[in-house]
Amino acid sequence: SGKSRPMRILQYVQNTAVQGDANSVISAVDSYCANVEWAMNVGDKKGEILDAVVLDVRPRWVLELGTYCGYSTMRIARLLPPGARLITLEMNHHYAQVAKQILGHAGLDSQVDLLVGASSALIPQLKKKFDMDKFDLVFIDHWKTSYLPDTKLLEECDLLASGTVLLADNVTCPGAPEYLHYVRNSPRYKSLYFPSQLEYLRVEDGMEKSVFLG
Ligand SMILES: Cn1ncc2cc([C@H](O)c3cccc(CNC(=O)c4cc(-c5ccc(F)cc5)cc(O)c4O)c3)ccc21
Ligand SMILES: [Mg+2]
Repeated sequence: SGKSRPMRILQYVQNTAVQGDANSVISAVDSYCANVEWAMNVGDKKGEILDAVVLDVRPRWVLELGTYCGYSTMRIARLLPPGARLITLEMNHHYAQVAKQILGHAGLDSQVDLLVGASSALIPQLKKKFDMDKFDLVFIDHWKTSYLPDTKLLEECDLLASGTVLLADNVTCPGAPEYLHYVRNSPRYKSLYFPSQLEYLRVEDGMEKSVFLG
């Protein structure tokens, strides 16, 4: 039942996870996608790397590119200090609708602003819309061919400060070769690769952490 994979994930969460308990919602998504049907969540292995980066940065302003069902949105939001905000951009209306409901079940919707639209159209509006200046952390997990153009757009919109951390999913599988070449060769970034595995599978993947140097 459930017309789409995101809908089936939402139904499983609503039927098994404890309302208001973000960790039980995260575990429910992971057990569904590990045992019933695969889905492109960052997953529990790479999720632990994401958690460690969020705890290290202690960000006030976070941007996420690609919400999907809100799995990484929850992992980030549950670790934010009070008063911090997570802005997540999703261009697929159905994904956004499901993510909103999953975030609601986890009790995390107050820390999160989910915007529906293409990153390239929304990024230039963020400073004014949220009366903010720079992001402390950017989690990149949308179309792999958009990673590099959107990173350049963030630079052009003056949304990166010296010390801002970019964390990119899937730099090995499916891969983001142009992005990797840029952040590893540009003098404006200090980049480091975190080897891991593709969500729910024994396939190599990894995340790239790149600090903007200003
Ligand atoms: C412009 N813009 N602005 C906002 C925005 C939001 C979206 C959507 O959220 C969206 C839709 C479809 C695909 C993605 C990218 N994700 C992936 O493609 C991916 C694949 C795999 C994988 C790995 C192995 C396989 F065999 C198959 C798929 C593993 C992963 O973790 C992924 O993240 C993101 C798209 C463009 C957007
Ligand atoms: Mg991904």
